[in-house]
Amino acid sequence: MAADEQDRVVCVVNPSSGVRRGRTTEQRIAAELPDAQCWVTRYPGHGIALGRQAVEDGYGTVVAVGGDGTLSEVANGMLAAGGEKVRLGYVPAGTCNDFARGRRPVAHLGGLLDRTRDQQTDVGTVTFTRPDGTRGHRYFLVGGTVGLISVIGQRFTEKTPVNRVLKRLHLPLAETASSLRTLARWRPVAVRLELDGEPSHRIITNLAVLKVPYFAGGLTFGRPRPARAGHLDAVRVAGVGRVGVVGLMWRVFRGAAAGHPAIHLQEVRTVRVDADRPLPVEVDGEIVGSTPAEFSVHPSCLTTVV
Ligand SMILES: Nc1ncnc2c1ncn2[C@@H]1O[C@H](COP(=O)(O)OP(=O)(O)OP(=O)(O)O)[C@@H](O)[C@H]1O
Repeated sequence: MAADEQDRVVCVVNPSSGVRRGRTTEQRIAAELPDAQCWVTRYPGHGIALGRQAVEDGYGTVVAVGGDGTLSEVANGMLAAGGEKVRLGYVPAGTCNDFARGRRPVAHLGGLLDRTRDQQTDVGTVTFTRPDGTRGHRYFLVGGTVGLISVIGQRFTEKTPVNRVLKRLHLPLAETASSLRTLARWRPVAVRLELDGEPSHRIITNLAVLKVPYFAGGLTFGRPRPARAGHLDAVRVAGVGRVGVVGLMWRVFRGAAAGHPAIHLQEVRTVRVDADRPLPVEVDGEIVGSTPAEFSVHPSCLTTVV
């Protein structure tokens, strides 16, 4: 790559990320990264196409501006185009921003060009079944879930009239309604689980496979640090009744989940999960498909800067 290509920067901005974000982030980019190109995503999934385009056009730094979903899409496009050597910057401007938690985002966006801030980052990879029955593949930077959290996520994304109205009225209200409707009918699920190839049959409430300690906007299962390099945290929440789930969610929301007897955390390299009735698979905040799903990790695959 020529020196001037290394210095070329493009920002991929999701205007729909976050809650009532206004245009402040775009204004910051114009003021603090005046030489950067600015591309705007126009539809869900567009970040993948733009991440790929940025690598093909020879940009040295691609800055994802939005939430974890936007970061994930841009990373997927870059990696699909063989852009492991291209730097991936991130400006957290979404709702949850779990990838950026625990890191100190730059005070001035020009800091994203400072190569001393670069970090080699593990990238998770997951395979799953697409709605058309074919197998799909995604890279992830935050994590994935199968079980209660992914079912709530699926209900939230359903394009029903009730959801449409609630989302227009108040986004957190729509999220709460999806959670309550799911919980009202929730039963623990039987899954076949393989952690590092070790098979077991489990009744679970939820399985999370995490690259960072946070999910759903700063919630944790009580683990203060990310999994070691080359590893993933597999967090299995055992099957508990509806009252148990509410109690557990309350502990998680209070940041007091550590040590709860239903939470089992194991650092692993691979996870496979399957169920008799396919369960939705959520990855970096998006429902991508359904089980069976296999998770693994590519160590130090991407250079990120936050
Ligand atoms: N122009 C657009 N209109 C509607 N949706 C879009 C557009 N561009 C991108 N998207 C989709 O918006 C989704 C959500 O974006 P993102 O995850 O960045 O924001 P968020 O949900 O607010 O943040 P977080 O994931 O941190 O909670 C992404 O899945 C992406 O596909």
